[in-house]
Amino acid sequence: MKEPESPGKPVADTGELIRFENVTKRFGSNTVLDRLDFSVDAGKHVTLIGPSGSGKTTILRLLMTLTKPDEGTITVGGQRLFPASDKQCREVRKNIGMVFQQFNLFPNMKVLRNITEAPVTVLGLSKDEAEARARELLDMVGLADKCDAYPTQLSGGQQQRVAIARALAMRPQVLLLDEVTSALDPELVAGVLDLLRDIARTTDITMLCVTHEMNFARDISDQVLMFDSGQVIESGSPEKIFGDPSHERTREFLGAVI
Ligand SMILES: Nc1ncnc2c1ncn2[C@@H]1O[C@H](COP(=O)(O)OP(=O)(O)OP(=O)(O)O)[C@@H](O)[C@H]1O
Repeated sequence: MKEPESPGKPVADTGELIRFENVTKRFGSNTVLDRLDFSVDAGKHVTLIGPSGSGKTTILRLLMTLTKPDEGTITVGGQRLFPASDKQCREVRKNIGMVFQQFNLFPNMKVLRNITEAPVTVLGLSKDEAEARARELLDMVGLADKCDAYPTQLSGGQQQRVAIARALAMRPQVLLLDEVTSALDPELVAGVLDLLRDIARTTDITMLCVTHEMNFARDISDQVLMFDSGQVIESGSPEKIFGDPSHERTREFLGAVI
């Protein structure tokens, strides 16, 4: 794989980039996040773990403004995402890219257009600039020859590589990864995880990752956050969380998944 030309925006320092303060999110009577507080420093790779339904995906969806909290404050780079005007939300959102479990590519667009669409429409890049950027990223993810393919002509692993290239094409400061290998055939998982390991190693992008791939989490994470009952119940280095967890719930969870 070619080394990417730093898709993440340069980060001035390694201070705090993302902050959730007292965030509560309910779906009807189900309180999914309960006065949640946590922060992520710029350039760090943070993995969210916890039982099914503990709200991990909801946290990523809040950052993508796909859903709104009921209470609390979310800031990214010192700018409020909530509460904030729609205009401010859109500005903050430009710095955040997400890769979904189900790829979510535009089926009616060729691969190249899938990647150039947002840089042209959202960032205002010229078609030529966006295409040059897209080709560089396709080269990086090993799909330089697939510019003219439609997503349905690609394997799941290839589609997920395109989705990763599409997220990076916006040169976001933050990359959100939501169980990105869960929908892949087992033989395709390792290739996608290796690509993400390379991105984590060679760029300064901040990563927030929900995964059930604990070896991957151990490899890439600077910090692991364990969620339960709508809160972070334990956080620490992967060595600490996977090797010597303090909380009984963390031990139970890891005992069940590893
Ligand atoms: N749009 C929605 N409407 C109603 N309930 C929802 C909605 N989205 C999520 N939930 C509920 O919120 C809770 C948290 O869901 P979320 O997907 O964030 O959990 P998770 O920790 O990512 O789980 P998993 O590991 O299984 O993916 C679950 O109980 C889920 O059913």
